Amino acid sequence: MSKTPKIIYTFTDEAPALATHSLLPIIDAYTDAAGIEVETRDISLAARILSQFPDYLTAEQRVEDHLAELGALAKTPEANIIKLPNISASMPQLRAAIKELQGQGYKLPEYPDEPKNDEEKEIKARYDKVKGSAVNPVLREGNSDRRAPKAVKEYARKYPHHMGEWSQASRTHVSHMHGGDFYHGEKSMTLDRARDVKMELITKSGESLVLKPKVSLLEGEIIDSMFMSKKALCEFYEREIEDARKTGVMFSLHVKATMMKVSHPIVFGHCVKIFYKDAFEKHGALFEELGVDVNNGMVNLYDKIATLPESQRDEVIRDLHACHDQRPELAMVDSARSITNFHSPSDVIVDASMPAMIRAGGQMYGADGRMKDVKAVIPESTFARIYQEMINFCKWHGAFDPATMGTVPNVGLMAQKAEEYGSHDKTFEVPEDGIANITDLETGEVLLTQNVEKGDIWRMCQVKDEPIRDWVKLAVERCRDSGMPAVFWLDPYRPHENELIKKVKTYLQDHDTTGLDIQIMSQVRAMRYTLERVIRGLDTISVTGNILRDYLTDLFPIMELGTSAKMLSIVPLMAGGGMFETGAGGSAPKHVQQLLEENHLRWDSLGEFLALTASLEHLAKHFGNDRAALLADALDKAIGQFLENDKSPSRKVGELDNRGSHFYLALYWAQALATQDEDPNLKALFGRLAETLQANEATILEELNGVQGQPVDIKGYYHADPEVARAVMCPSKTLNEALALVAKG
Ligand SMILES: NC(=O)C1=CN([C@@H]2O[C@H](COP(=O)(O)OP(=O)(O)OC[C@H]3O[C@@H](n4cnc5c(N)ncnc54)[C@H](OP(=O)(O)O)[C@@H]3O)[C@@H](O)[C@H]2O)C=CC1
Ligand SMILES: O=C(O)CCC(=O)C(=O)O
Ligand SMILES: [Mg+2]
Repeated sequence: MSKTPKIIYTFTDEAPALATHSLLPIIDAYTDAAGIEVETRDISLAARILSQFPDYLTAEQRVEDHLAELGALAKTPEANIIKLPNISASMPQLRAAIKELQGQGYKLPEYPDEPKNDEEKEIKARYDKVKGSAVNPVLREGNSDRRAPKAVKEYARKYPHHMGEWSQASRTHVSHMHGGDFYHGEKSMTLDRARDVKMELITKSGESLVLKPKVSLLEGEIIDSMFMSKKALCEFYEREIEDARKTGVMFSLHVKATMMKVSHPIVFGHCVKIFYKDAFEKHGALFEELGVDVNNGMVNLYDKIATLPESQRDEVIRDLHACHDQRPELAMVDSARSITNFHSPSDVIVDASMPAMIRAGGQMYGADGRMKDVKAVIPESTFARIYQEMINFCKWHGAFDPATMGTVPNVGLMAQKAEEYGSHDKTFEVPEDGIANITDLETGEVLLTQNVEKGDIWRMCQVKDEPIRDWVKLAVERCRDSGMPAVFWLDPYRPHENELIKKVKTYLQDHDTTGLDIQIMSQVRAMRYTLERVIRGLDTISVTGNILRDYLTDLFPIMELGTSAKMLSIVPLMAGGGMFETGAGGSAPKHVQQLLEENHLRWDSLGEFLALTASLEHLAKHFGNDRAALLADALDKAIGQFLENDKSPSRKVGELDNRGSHFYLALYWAQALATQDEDPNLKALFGRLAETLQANEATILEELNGVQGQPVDIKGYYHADPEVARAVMCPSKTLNEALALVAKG
């Protein structure tokens, strides 16, 4: 038997980081007793920033680059990583984190918006490495398998969450571009051989501006060249804003500025500038001088004008407010605090925000705090249409019923920075009109060409052949193991997807698909087909590219389970290791707000429980570790009981929260270990613990719930004091002492 590798548990941000302070002592106690090593690595935004600037910090302040370490580990068969959601930082988040760290005595440099010299360029490059979706693409060295385990689905059926009502008269709809978006002009090809290429813009005067000097491509790789026309985008926004005003429906913009960290902030910024067109025309020179950049949200504008003399600032604010008279009502992120949809590009992230709106019966909050119908603007047509299809369906059939609806797991292509994940360093705002070419460096052959105009967003995406083969294999495996039909959501009219379809058809032949139902359908048909089955209680695997992997794994779980946090989310790493993500959602900033205000954390750690089970099973299966198998089996039983007894956290202060839910998991896990007979030592040890926990249930709950109702200060948001946060998250002396006894054996 080879030595069992360690489980690496990631420390991340916001709500999952808080939950970790409470859950990890439990995990440590149980795994230590079984001789399984669990170590943490800090990949929080704060740690990632600090790791980039050792030369600015004292020796005590320096931190290792844990993300780089895990990125390398993910490429080895020993990898066993439990990955919690982390902040994919927008600019406002990055700035806030830098400011907080500086306030704590870390002498980090300012973020240079417009670097003036080489030193500033270098600082900006280091910060930009940390920005946006900078963790997931590095760790996801495999494709994605996300599903609701049977017990979780049964729980959702037994305790269905609330769904808003849908009316056929709802005016809610999705608006997307019908031309000039990435879909429209996309060109794609599969490489006949390995090549080095460059991305260059040939200007009207014939000059070649090299935007990306070298991209090395492998044989069989698919590359795409696509652009979003600035003119078409701005006309689209103007038309839709006006349509919303005329028809009296609320306006809401949904993009993914975190994952598409270069293109979508620009897409976001154009919308803000058009909405506030009059104010931008009047104060354009001033905004330029101040360095206002609304790609980073209105919060950037408000920050910048804060430095102006009061009278001038008031005039700008008056003019901004005056724009609202000519414009439709804006959807709110937080109406009590007057935070609109335009405040920050990371406040409304399409994967989570669209399902939340659909779950609420097609409504979002308006400025008066009331729910209203909405025009959801999602410029990119490929992906927008799936939401419109679901909305059509809900208008026709009414809201989904979580007690009866089928399930839609996903097999998603994402390995090795597939598709949009790898496009960040190949995305450019075109500096002048010209021809955008992807050119073979050696032969000078132009592989893909586009006519572009100044301000267009031009990008190249790529997906390697090996990840595609692996994705097809995973789809076939899931189809066979689950007995569900699988649908590849691929549109033959989209050039990139047409290339994928050819490969899918070829690689399907490598597998025995006898008796399996595997189809390929364009997105809208796939959605319709899947939904027709969903309402009949039938299950269908969606097999998708990277963006739909992201969108569908929030969309369906949020309808089925109320949240995507309850998903089993496995990344079978291509090198043989495993990464186990904790659900399919994010780091839930609103939960932190509640904890700080009333010391109640509504974060549900079910995703962590499931990931830990899968991680232990991986150790058992691949390294023959019997104690890991035993722990996994007991944990699986404990989760079943946890769901059966409905011990998920409540949303209401004073009731069971995240910490209390962890207590119940610990109790059930100990009980399950106490009832097995394979390992007498563990049986005895956990038998004693189970008795102690059971006997002290009321005291522990009182200690956990009794602290609620008061604000707490954890001395930081992005970089809280770990000792203080741990004390807040572990307030039960009785539970802490019981766990400490396990450590003593
Ligand atoms: N894998 C990753 O690393 C991911 C990271 N992110 C990051 O997460 C941050 C927040 O993104 P956002 O778009 O708000 O999406 P989230 O999924 O974090 O949050 C949206 C809402 O979903 C519900 N929710 C999410 N997780 C849980 C949970 N474990 N238990 C209970 N409810 C949950 C909450 O609803 P309610 O408030 O009603 O309780 C929450 O407010 C961003 O910084 C983003 O970059 C986002 C997605 C994935
Ligand atoms: O990487 C990111 O920015 C977010 C990823 C995400 O939302 C997901 O994996 O579901
Ligand atoms: Mg997502």
